[in-house]
Amino acid sequence: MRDEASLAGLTPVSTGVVATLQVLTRAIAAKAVVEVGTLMGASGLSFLEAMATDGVLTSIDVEADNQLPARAAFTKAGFSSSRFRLIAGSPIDVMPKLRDGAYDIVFINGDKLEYVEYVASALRLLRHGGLLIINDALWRNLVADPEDESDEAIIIREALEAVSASESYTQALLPVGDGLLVAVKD
Ligand SMILES: C[S@@+](CC[C@H](N)C(=O)[O-])C[C@H]1O[C@@H](n2cnc3c(N)ncnc32)[C@H](O)[C@@H]1O
Repeated sequence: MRDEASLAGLTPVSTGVVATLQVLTRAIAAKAVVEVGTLMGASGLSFLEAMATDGVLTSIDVEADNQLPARAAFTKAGFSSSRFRLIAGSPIDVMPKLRDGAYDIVFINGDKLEYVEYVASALRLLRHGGLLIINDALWRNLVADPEDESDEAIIIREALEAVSASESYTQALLPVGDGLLVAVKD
């Protein structure tokens, strides 16, 4: 049975996702990561641990309070504040203000109802060879169920279709957590 936080989508990424993020971060020697959805800092820590010592994480969350646990976790793990930038604000407003083509990874783990907008911004932010990573791409197996017409499933489908339809990406859907879409910007 899922608790309230889980039902609301307010849970940290799973251990399988943590491991996969670390593998991908190391594989491309990422130094600049944008994350949408800060919360406990589980995914954020994955990036900080796997990046080079001069790598910087930019993590955006609409709720400033939902960044407090992450800030505490990063500090406790020994990361200096120069290694992470926590931005409180709507990702839809903040992402367009970040620098074009300057990021190795954009990781999407925010409000499912905004995934389409996040995907649109990610294409601009990523450098060539950078990775778009979408968490919860199968969202409780509802995305693949044609009979499910929940808002979340419909919007995640649209976001995945936008990636598929784009000639800018080569992608793979990994059976990790609730589904992890990984797409490299060609
Ligand atoms: C799943 S949590 C992020 C987990 C984080 N990446 C981690 O590993 O600890 C999603 C974040 O997106 C933000 N958010 C904004 N709108 C949301 C919504 N409608 N549902 C779920 N999360 C939402 C929340 O503030 C929350 O911090």
